[in-house]
Amino acid sequence: MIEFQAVRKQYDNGTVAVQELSLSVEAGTITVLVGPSGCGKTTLMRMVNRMIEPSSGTVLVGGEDVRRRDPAQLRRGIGYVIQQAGLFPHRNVLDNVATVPVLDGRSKQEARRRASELLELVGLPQELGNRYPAQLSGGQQQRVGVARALAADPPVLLMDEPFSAVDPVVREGLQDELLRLQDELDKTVLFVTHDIDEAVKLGEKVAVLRQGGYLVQYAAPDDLLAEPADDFVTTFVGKDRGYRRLSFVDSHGLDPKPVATVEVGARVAPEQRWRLALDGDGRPRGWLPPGSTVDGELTEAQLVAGGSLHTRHTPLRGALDAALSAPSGLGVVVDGDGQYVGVITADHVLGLIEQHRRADGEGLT
Ligand SMILES: Nc1ncnc2c1ncn2[C@@H]1O[C@H](COP(=O)(O)OP(=O)(O)OP(=O)(O)O)[C@@H](O)[C@H]1O
Repeated sequence: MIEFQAVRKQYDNGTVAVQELSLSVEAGTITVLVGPSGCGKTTLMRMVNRMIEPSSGTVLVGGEDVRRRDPAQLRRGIGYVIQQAGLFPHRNVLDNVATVPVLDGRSKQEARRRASELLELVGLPQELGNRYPAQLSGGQQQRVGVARALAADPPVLLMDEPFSAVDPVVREGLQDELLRLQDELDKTVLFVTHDIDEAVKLGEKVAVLRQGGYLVQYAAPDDLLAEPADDFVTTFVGKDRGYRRLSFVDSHGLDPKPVATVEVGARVAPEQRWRLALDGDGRPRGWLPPGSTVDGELTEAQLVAGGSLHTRHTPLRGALDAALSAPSGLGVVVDGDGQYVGVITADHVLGLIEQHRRADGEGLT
Protein backbone atom coordinates (compact mmCIF):
# COMPACT_ATOMS: atom_id res chain seq x y z
CA MET A 1 0.00 0.00 0.00
CA ILE A 2 2.88 2.35 0.86
CA GLU A 3 6.16 1.47 -0.69
CA PHE A 4 9.51 3.17 -0.25
CA GLN A 5 11.83 2.14 -3.07
CA ALA A 6 15.51 3.02 -2.55
CA VAL A 7 14.45 6.32 -1.01
CA ARG A 8 17.16 8.71 0.14
CA LYS A 9 16.97 12.22 1.55
CA GLN A 10 19.78 14.68 1.81
CA TYR A 11 18.87 18.17 3.02
CA ASP A 12 20.38 21.28 1.43
CA ASN A 13 22.83 21.66 4.34
CA GLY A 14 24.29 18.25 3.52
CA THR A 15 22.58 16.25 6.32
CA VAL A 16 21.60 12.82 5.10
CA ALA A 17 18.36 12.19 7.02
CA VAL A 18 17.45 8.93 5.26
CA GLN A 19 19.94 6.59 3.64
CA GLU A 20 18.83 4.63 0.61
CA LEU A 21 16.02 2.65 2.14
CA SER A 22 13.32 0.28 0.93
CA LEU A 23 10.28 -0.65 2.95
CA SER A 24 6.79 -1.99 2.18
CA VAL A 25 3.87 -1.07 4.39
CA GLU A 26 1.01 -3.51 4.03
CA ALA A 27 -2.52 -2.24 3.47
CA GLY A 28 -4.80 -2.36 6.51
CA THR A 29 -2.00 -2.65 9.07
CA ILE A 30 -0.33 -0.41 11.61
CA THR A 31 3.35 -0.10 10.81
CA VAL A 32 5.57 1.73 13.26
CA LEU A 33 8.78 3.65 12.54
CA VAL A 34 10.79 3.74 15.75
CA GLY A 35 14.23 5.04 16.64
CA PRO A 36 16.07 7.68 18.64
CA SER A 37 15.72 11.39 18.02
CA GLY A 38 17.08 12.55 14.68
CA CYS A 39 17.17 9.13 12.99
CA GLY A 40 14.98 10.27 10.10
CA LYS A 41 11.53 8.98 11.08
CA THR A 42 9.65 12.20 10.40
CA THR A 43 11.54 12.81 7.17
CA LEU A 44 10.60 9.33 5.94
CA MET A 45 6.97 9.74 6.91
CA ARG A 46 6.60 13.16 5.29
CA MET A 47 7.79 11.80 1.98
CA VAL A 48 4.52 9.87 1.80
CA ASN A 49 2.33 12.97 1.57
CA ARG A 50 4.98 15.02 -0.28
CA MET A 51 5.62 17.45 2.54
CA ILE A 52 9.22 16.43 1.85
CA GLU A 53 10.50 15.27 -1.54
CA PRO A 54 13.12 12.48 -1.65
CA SER A 55 16.53 13.29 -3.16
CA SER A 56 16.33 9.98 -4.98
CA GLY A 57 14.13 6.89 -5.03
CA THR A 58 10.39 6.50 -5.29
CA VAL A 59 7.45 6.46 -2.89
CA LEU A 60 4.34 4.63 -4.03
CA VAL A 61 0.93 4.93 -2.40
CA GLY A 62 -1.67 2.44 -3.64
CA GLY A 63 0.77 1.44 -6.38
CA GLU A 64 1.09 4.98 -7.73
CA ASP A 65 4.21 7.15 -7.65
CA VAL A 66 3.33 10.10 -5.39
CA ARG A 67 5.25 12.46 -7.69
CA ARG A 68 2.54 11.96 -10.28
CA ARG A 69 -0.11 13.14 -7.83
CA ASP A 70 -1.11 16.71 -7.12
CA PRO A 71 0.09 17.28 -3.50
CA ALA A 72 -3.17 18.85 -2.29
CA GLN A 73 -5.26 16.06 -3.76
CA LEU A 74 -2.83 13.40 -2.51
CA ARG A 75 -3.13 14.76 1.04
CA ARG A 76 -6.94 14.51 1.00
CA GLY A 77 -6.50 10.75 0.87
CA ILE A 78 -3.91 10.71 3.64
CA GLY A 79 -4.90 11.67 7.18
CA TYR A 80 -2.12 13.31 9.19
CA VAL A 81 -1.94 13.46 12.98
CA ILE A 82 0.89 15.21 14.80
CA GLN A 83 2.05 15.81 18.34
CA GLN A 84 0.04 18.58 20.10
CA ALA A 85 -2.77 17.74 17.63
CA GLY A 86 -2.15 20.89 15.52
CA LEU A 87 -5.77 22.06 15.80
CA PHE A 88 -6.95 25.47 14.59
CA PRO A 89 -7.13 27.49 17.82
CA HIS A 90 -9.91 29.84 16.67
CA ARG A 91 -12.27 27.16 15.43
CA ASN A 92 -14.37 25.10 17.77
CA VAL A 93 -13.93 21.33 17.91
CA LEU A 94 -16.77 20.53 15.53
CA ASP A 95 -15.49 22.99 12.92
CA ASN A 96 -11.94 21.72 13.31
CA VAL A 97 -13.14 18.23 12.41
CA ALA A 98 -15.50 19.50 9.69
CA THR A 99 -12.73 21.41 7.87
CA VAL A 100 -11.77 18.66 5.44
CA PRO A 101 -15.31 17.55 4.52
CA VAL A 102 -16.09 21.22 3.74
CA LEU A 103 -12.97 21.40 1.55
CA ASP A 104 -14.21 18.23 -0.12
CA GLY A 105 -17.36 20.07 -1.12
CA ARG A 106 -19.82 18.91 1.50
CA SER A 107 -22.32 21.42 2.85
CA LYS A 108 -21.48 22.91 6.23
CA GLN A 109 -24.43 21.15 7.81
CA GLU A 110 -23.48 17.77 6.39
CA ALA A 111 -19.83 18.28 7.35
CA ARG A 112 -20.84 19.02 10.94
CA ARG A 113 -23.03 15.95 11.06
CA ARG A 114 -20.07 13.87 9.90
CA ALA A 115 -17.87 15.64 12.45
CA SER A 116 -20.18 14.76 15.29
CA GLU A 117 -20.21 11.09 14.20
CA LEU A 118 -16.42 11.17 14.26
CA LEU A 119 -16.31 12.66 17.75
CA GLU A 120 -18.37 9.73 18.92
CA LEU A 121 -16.10 7.30 17.08
CA VAL A 122 -13.01 8.60 18.90
CA GLY A 123 -14.81 8.51 22.24
CA LEU A 124 -15.49 12.20 22.83
CA PRO A 125 -18.78 13.46 24.29
CA GLN A 126 -20.84 15.56 21.88
CA GLU A 127 -20.94 18.55 24.22
CA LEU A 128 -17.22 19.12 23.62
CA GLY A 129 -18.06 20.02 20.01
CA ASN A 130 -18.66 23.67 20.87
CA ARG A 131 -15.46 24.15 22.85
CA TYR A 132 -12.24 25.61 21.55
CA PRO A 133 -9.03 23.51 21.54
CA ALA A 134 -7.53 25.45 24.48
CA GLN A 135 -10.51 24.37 26.57
CA LEU A 136 -9.67 20.66 26.19
CA SER A 137 -7.17 18.40 27.95
CA GLY A 138 -4.13 17.19 25.98
CA GLY A 139 -5.68 13.74 25.56
CA GLN A 140 -8.96 15.21 24.30
CA GLN A 141 -7.08 17.40 21.83
CA GLN A 142 -5.31 14.32 20.47
CA ARG A 143 -8.64 12.59 19.99
CA VAL A 144 -9.93 15.60 18.06
CA GLY A 145 -6.74 15.44 15.99
CA VAL A 146 -7.48 11.80 15.16
CA ALA A 147 -11.14 12.60 14.36
CA ARG A 148 -10.01 15.38 12.02
CA ALA A 149 -7.55 13.10 10.26
CA LEU A 150 -10.32 10.54 9.74
CA ALA A 151 -12.83 13.10 8.46
CA ALA A 152 -12.26 12.48 4.76
CA ASP A 153 -12.21 8.72 5.40
CA PRO A 154 -8.70 8.43 3.99
CA PRO A 155 -7.32 4.93 3.37
CA VAL A 156 -3.94 6.03 4.77
CA LEU A 157 -3.16 7.63 8.12
CA LEU A 158 0.20 9.14 9.04
CA MET A 159 0.70 9.63 12.77
CA ASP A 160 3.83 11.46 13.91
CA GLU A 161 4.41 10.99 17.67
CA PRO A 162 0.71 11.68 18.17
CA PHE A 163 0.60 10.63 21.83
CA SER A 164 3.94 11.81 23.14
CA ALA A 165 2.71 15.06 24.69
CA VAL A 166 0.28 13.41 27.13
CA ASP A 167 0.91 11.65 30.42
CA PRO A 168 1.49 7.87 30.47
CA VAL A 169 -2.00 6.92 31.66
CA VAL A 170 -3.80 9.02 29.05
CA ARG A 171 -1.31 7.79 26.50
CA GLU A 172 -2.15 4.18 27.19
CA GLY A 173 -5.85 4.99 26.81
CA LEU A 174 -5.20 6.65 23.45
CA GLN A 175 -3.16 3.66 22.28
CA ASP A 176 -5.97 1.26 23.24
CA GLU A 177 -8.44 3.51 21.46
CA LEU A 178 -6.32 3.52 18.31
CA LEU A 179 -6.21 -0.30 18.33
CA ARG A 180 -9.99 -0.43 18.78
CA LEU A 181 -10.53 2.08 15.97
CA GLN A 182 -8.19 0.17 13.71
CA ASP A 183 -10.19 -3.03 14.30
CA GLU A 184 -13.19 -1.20 12.99
CA LEU A 185 -11.63 0.90 10.22
CA ASP A 186 -8.77 -1.14 8.75
CA LYS A 187 -6.70 1.85 7.69
CA THR A 188 -3.11 1.68 6.51
CA VAL A 189 -1.39 3.44 9.38
CA LEU A 190 2.21 4.61 9.44
CA PHE A 191 3.03 5.60 13.01
CA VAL A 192 6.19 7.34 14.23
CA THR A 193 7.43 7.09 17.81
CA HIS A 194 10.71 7.01 19.71
CA ASP A 195 9.12 4.78 22.38
CA ILE A 196 9.81 1.09 21.83
CA ASP A 197 6.97 0.04 24.17
CA GLU A 198 4.51 2.04 22.12
CA ALA A 199 6.00 0.55 18.95
CA VAL A 200 5.62 -3.09 20.01
CA LYS A 201 2.16 -2.48 21.40
CA LEU A 202 0.74 -0.84 18.30
CA GLY A 203 2.72 -2.18 15.38
CA GLU A 204 1.95 -5.29 13.38
CA LYS A 205 5.34 -4.55 11.86
CA VAL A 206 8.02 -2.34 13.38
CA ALA A 207 10.84 -0.64 11.47
CA VAL A 208 13.79 0.29 13.69
CA LEU A 209 15.91 3.18 12.41
CA ARG A 210 19.16 4.42 13.80
CA GLN A 211 20.94 7.75 13.62
CA GLY A 212 22.08 8.63 10.15
CA GLY A 213 18.82 7.35 8.64
CA TYR A 214 19.62 3.63 8.45
CA LEU A 215 16.91 0.98 8.59
CA VAL A 216 18.31 -1.62 10.97
CA GLN A 217 15.47 -4.09 11.31
CA TYR A 218 11.95 -4.49 9.96
CA ALA A 219 10.02 -7.22 11.73
CA ALA A 220 6.92 -8.20 13.69
CA PRO A 221 7.26 -7.04 17.34
CA ASP A 222 7.59 -10.57 18.65
CA ASP A 223 10.49 -11.29 16.28
CA LEU A 224 12.10 -7.98 17.13
CA LEU A 225 12.15 -8.87 20.82
CA ALA A 226 13.17 -12.47 20.17
CA GLU A 227 15.91 -11.79 17.67
CA PRO A 228 17.23 -8.25 17.62
CA ALA A 229 19.32 -7.83 14.46
CA ASP A 230 22.35 -6.24 16.15
CA ASP A 231 23.68 -4.60 19.30
CA PHE A 232 21.94 -1.33 18.53
CA VAL A 233 18.51 -2.99 18.39
CA THR A 234 19.30 -5.13 21.45
CA THR A 235 20.07 -2.01 23.47
CA PHE A 236 17.15 -0.13 21.99
CA VAL A 237 14.52 -2.79 22.77
CA GLY A 238 15.80 -2.86 26.34
CA LYS A 239 17.01 -5.28 28.96
CA ASP A 240 13.68 -6.81 29.92
CA ARG A 241 12.75 -7.89 26.41
CA GLY A 242 12.35 -11.52 27.52
CA TYR A 243 9.67 -10.47 29.96
CA ARG A 244 8.08 -8.05 27.52
CA ARG A 245 7.94 -10.72 24.88
CA LEU A 246 5.44 -12.54 27.09
CA SER A 247 2.96 -9.96 25.76
CA PHE A 248 2.94 -12.01 22.56
CA VAL A 249 2.65 -15.48 24.09
CA ASP A 250 -0.90 -16.56 24.71
CA SER A 251 -1.93 -18.20 27.94
CA HIS A 252 -3.90 -21.12 26.51
CA GLY A 253 -2.91 -24.17 28.48
CA LEU A 254 -2.68 -22.24 31.74
CA ASP A 255 -4.90 -24.19 34.09
CA PRO A 256 -6.25 -22.05 36.96
CA LYS A 257 -6.82 -23.89 40.25
CA PRO A 258 -9.54 -23.19 42.79
CA VAL A 259 -8.74 -21.26 45.95
CA ALA A 260 -10.70 -20.69 49.18
CA THR A 261 -13.14 -17.84 48.69
CA VAL A 262 -15.33 -15.73 50.98
CA GLU A 263 -18.11 -13.37 50.09
CA VAL A 264 -18.07 -9.71 51.01
CA GLY A 265 -20.99 -9.16 53.41
CA ALA A 266 -20.86 -12.73 54.83
CA ARG A 267 -19.77 -13.79 58.34
CA VAL A 268 -16.44 -15.62 58.21
CA ALA A 269 -14.48 -17.59 60.80
CA PRO A 270 -10.68 -17.19 61.01
CA GLU A 271 -8.56 -19.57 58.95
CA GLN A 272 -4.81 -20.00 58.54
CA ARG A 273 -4.74 -19.43 54.77
CA TRP A 274 -5.27 -16.69 52.23
CA ARG A 275 -8.84 -16.40 51.03
CA LEU A 276 -10.09 -14.49 48.01
CA ALA A 277 -13.05 -12.21 48.67
CA LEU A 278 -15.71 -12.00 45.96
CA ASP A 279 -18.68 -9.70 45.59
CA GLY A 280 -22.23 -11.00 44.99
CA ASP A 281 -21.51 -11.26 41.24
CA GLY A 282 -18.41 -13.39 41.72
CA ARG A 283 -15.94 -10.61 41.00
CA PRO A 284 -12.72 -10.46 43.06
CA ARG A 285 -12.55 -7.61 45.59
CA GLY A 286 -9.31 -8.38 47.47
CA TRP A 287 -7.65 -10.89 49.77
CA LEU A 288 -8.36 -11.83 53.38
CA PRO A 289 -5.00 -12.63 55.03
CA PRO A 290 -4.43 -15.84 57.09
CA GLY A 291 -5.62 -15.58 60.72
CA SER A 292 -7.81 -12.50 60.10
CA THR A 293 -10.62 -12.22 62.61
CA VAL A 294 -13.73 -10.57 61.31
CA ASP A 295 -16.29 -9.16 63.72
CA GLY A 296 -19.69 -9.20 62.09
CA GLU A 297 -19.93 -9.08 58.30
CA LEU A 298 -16.87 -8.96 56.05
CA THR A 299 -16.38 -5.51 54.56
CA GLU A 300 -14.00 -4.40 51.82
CA ALA A 301 -12.10 -2.28 54.34
CA GLN A 302 -10.82 -5.50 55.94
CA LEU A 303 -9.30 -6.81 52.72
CA VAL A 304 -5.77 -6.45 51.37
CA ALA A 305 -5.95 -5.03 47.86
CA GLY A 306 -5.35 -7.83 45.37
CA GLY A 307 -2.73 -7.59 42.62
CA SER A 308 -3.54 -7.21 38.97
CA LEU A 309 -6.12 -9.59 37.49
CA HIS A 310 -5.39 -11.87 34.56
CA THR A 311 -8.17 -12.22 32.02
CA ARG A 312 -8.28 -15.77 30.74
CA HIS A 313 -6.75 -16.41 27.30
CA THR A 314 -4.96 -13.05 27.17
CA PRO A 315 -1.13 -12.96 26.95
CA LEU A 316 1.08 -14.61 29.56
CA ARG A 317 2.67 -11.33 30.63
CA GLY A 318 -0.56 -10.43 32.42
CA ALA A 319 -0.65 -13.86 34.10
CA LEU A 320 2.87 -13.55 35.45
CA ASP A 321 2.19 -10.02 36.61
CA ALA A 322 -0.99 -11.16 38.40
CA ALA A 323 0.96 -13.84 40.29
CA LEU A 324 3.86 -11.53 41.16
CA SER A 325 1.65 -8.66 42.28
CA ALA A 326 -0.82 -10.63 44.45
CA PRO A 327 -0.16 -10.39 48.21
CA SER A 328 -0.95 -14.11 48.45
CA GLY A 329 1.40 -15.03 45.58
CA LEU A 330 -1.69 -16.38 43.82
CA GLY A 331 -2.58 -14.59 40.61
CA VAL A 332 -6.33 -14.26 40.14
CA VAL A 333 -7.74 -15.32 36.79
CA VAL A 334 -11.06 -13.88 35.64
CA ASP A 335 -13.23 -14.45 32.58
CA GLY A 336 -14.18 -11.81 30.03
CA ASP A 337 -16.92 -10.52 32.39
CA GLY A 338 -14.48 -10.08 35.26
CA GLN A 339 -15.77 -13.07 37.23
CA TYR A 340 -13.41 -15.23 39.25
CA VAL A 341 -12.22 -18.39 37.47
CA GLY A 342 -9.30 -19.59 39.62
CA VAL A 343 -5.74 -18.77 40.60
CA ILE A 344 -2.28 -19.43 39.22
CA THR A 345 1.21 -19.17 40.67
CA ALA A 346 4.34 -17.78 39.05
CA ASP A 347 5.54 -21.42 38.88
CA HIS A 348 2.52 -22.34 36.74
CA VAL A 349 3.33 -19.53 34.35
CA LEU A 350 7.02 -20.40 34.18
CA GLY A 351 6.09 -24.06 33.55
CA LEU A 352 3.93 -23.01 30.61
CA ILE A 353 6.73 -20.82 29.24
CA GLU A 354 9.02 -23.83 29.41
CA GLN A 355 6.44 -25.93 27.53
CA HIS A 356 6.19 -23.27 24.82
CA ARG A 357 9.96 -23.15 24.61
CA ARG A 358 10.23 -26.91 24.11
CA ALA A 359 7.40 -26.90 21.57
CA ASP A 360 9.10 -24.12 19.59
CA GLY A 361 12.56 -25.58 20.06
CA GLU A 362 13.86 -22.19 21.11
CA GLY A 363 14.21 -19.88 24.09
CA LEU A 364 12.06 -16.88 24.79
CA THR A 365 14.96 -14.52 25.19
N1 LIG B 1 14.84 20.95 6.98
C1 LIG B 1 15.96 20.35 7.41
N2 LIG B 1 17.16 20.79 7.02
C2 LIG B 1 18.30 20.19 7.43
N3 LIG B 1 18.33 19.12 8.23
C3 LIG B 1 17.15 18.63 8.65
C4 LIG B 1 15.92 19.22 8.28
N4 LIG B 1 14.92 18.51 8.86
C5 LIG B 1 15.51 17.54 9.58
N5 LIG B 1 16.84 17.60 9.46
C6 LIG B 1 17.84 16.69 10.06
O1 LIG B 1 17.61 15.39 9.52
C7 LIG B 1 17.78 14.40 10.51
C8 LIG B 1 16.51 13.57 10.66
O2 LIG B 1 15.46 14.42 11.17
P1 LIG B 1 13.99 13.88 11.44
O3 LIG B 1 13.18 15.02 11.93
O4 LIG B 1 13.51 13.15 10.24
O5 LIG B 1 14.28 12.84 12.60
P2 LIG B 1 13.29 12.13 13.64
O6 LIG B 1 13.77 10.73 13.76
O7 LIG B 1 11.90 12.33 13.22
O8 LIG B 1 13.62 12.93 14.96
P3 LIG B 1 12.68 13.28 16.24
O9 LIG B 1 12.34 11.99 16.89
O10 LIG B 1 13.61 14.12 17.08
O11 LIG B 1 11.51 14.03 15.69
C9 LIG B 1 18.20 15.13 11.77
O12 LIG B 1 19.58 15.12 11.85
C10 LIG B 1 17.68 16.53 11.54
O13 LIG B 1 18.48 17.49 12.24
